[in-house]
Amino acid sequence: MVMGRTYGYALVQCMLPEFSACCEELISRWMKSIGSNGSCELDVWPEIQSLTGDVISRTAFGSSYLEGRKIFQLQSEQAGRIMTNIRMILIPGYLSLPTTNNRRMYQINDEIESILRGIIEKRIKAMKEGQSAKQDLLGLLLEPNIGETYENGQSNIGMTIVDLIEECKLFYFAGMETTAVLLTWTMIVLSMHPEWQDRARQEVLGLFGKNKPEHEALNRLKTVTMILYEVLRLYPPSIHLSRKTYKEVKIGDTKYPAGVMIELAVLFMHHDPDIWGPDVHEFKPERFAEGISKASKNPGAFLPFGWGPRICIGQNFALLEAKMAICMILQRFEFMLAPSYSHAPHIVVTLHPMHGAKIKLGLI
Ligand code: HEM
Repeated sequence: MVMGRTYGYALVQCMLPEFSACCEELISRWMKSIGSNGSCELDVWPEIQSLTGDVISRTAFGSSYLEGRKIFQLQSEQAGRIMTNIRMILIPGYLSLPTTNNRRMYQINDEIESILRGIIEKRIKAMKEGQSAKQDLLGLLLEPNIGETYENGQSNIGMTIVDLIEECKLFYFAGMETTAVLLTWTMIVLSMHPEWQDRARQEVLGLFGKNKPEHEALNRLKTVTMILYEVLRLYPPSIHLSRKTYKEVKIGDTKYPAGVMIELAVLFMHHDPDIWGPDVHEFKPERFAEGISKASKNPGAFLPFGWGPRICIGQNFALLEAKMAICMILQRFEFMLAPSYSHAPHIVVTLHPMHGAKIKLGLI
């Protein structure tokens, strides 16, 4: 990845104004939904998906929310269709069959690529006409290449338009769903545990009052950070990690030849009583009071962002975005589960709430 292994703090800090602008839009939408009785009921799952999609659009591609919105709608549909096909895709050649689902999947892919191509080409043109590179993902990807020719879709230093499209697709997919999942489960869990909601709100109001959260103070949030870690433990957005052996390896007593796909079941590890203790299924943010390494018997057992050379490059970005959003929500609203809420985590590539997240919001 061009910019190094993770989005560094300095870069993420530059993106803070974008995070808070997107959160303000969400808050003002919710404020408008509040009725004369001072409360309203809404499904926060699609709302939060829009928020995180908006954040990715603005910070990663500098495009407007509307330009990017179509991409994440299409990617959500694609995720559902991948799940429909999940067993069949193991049959060699299955994806080439002209089934209705396969045809729609190819169509979605083409649509996403064409939107991204439009955004990229518009930016290349603007940069060639002398506009300075923006400090967003696309600007960072394009900057080293822009002096080179893109006329055949290829720059001298090797990044083609197709490479750029693939990077952008990955960022939309990796950055939007996962963070939406984290924020949605956080709202659900804090609705189930009002005592933790109160503790988090006290911390937030103590640090920021009703003012916009600042970067330095966001890094000092202790209770909110413990809550986010505990939500990531109980409801990891990516429930497993995949690796392929490139040479023979021995894990435990078993030898695996080269070319074997290995799945690490993160969800099971996060719910293993031998690692976390007999209260493993309970929501107890205090287990993270002294940091991740002291939270369990095995410091390597907490893997929401993966591990090793392929670890999530967006983890700083995601945690800061989640902190900003949850702080701004806590500053304005108290919330509880709506009577129609039904708890059913299920997998659509990431760990979704199957029936959404119906929540009753009240002004504080
Ligand atoms: C709560 C939010 C997030 C979670 C739980 C999450 C989780 C993960 C996981 C488990 C991986 C695979 C790591 C491995 O195989 O070891 C990954 C990879 C990745 N993530 Fe995230 N992610 C989140 C947010 C983001 C955001 C906001 C971005 C971008 C801004 C992002 C960009 C990426 C990219 C590009 C990769 C691929 C890295 C590679 O293969 O080298 N992620 N993420």
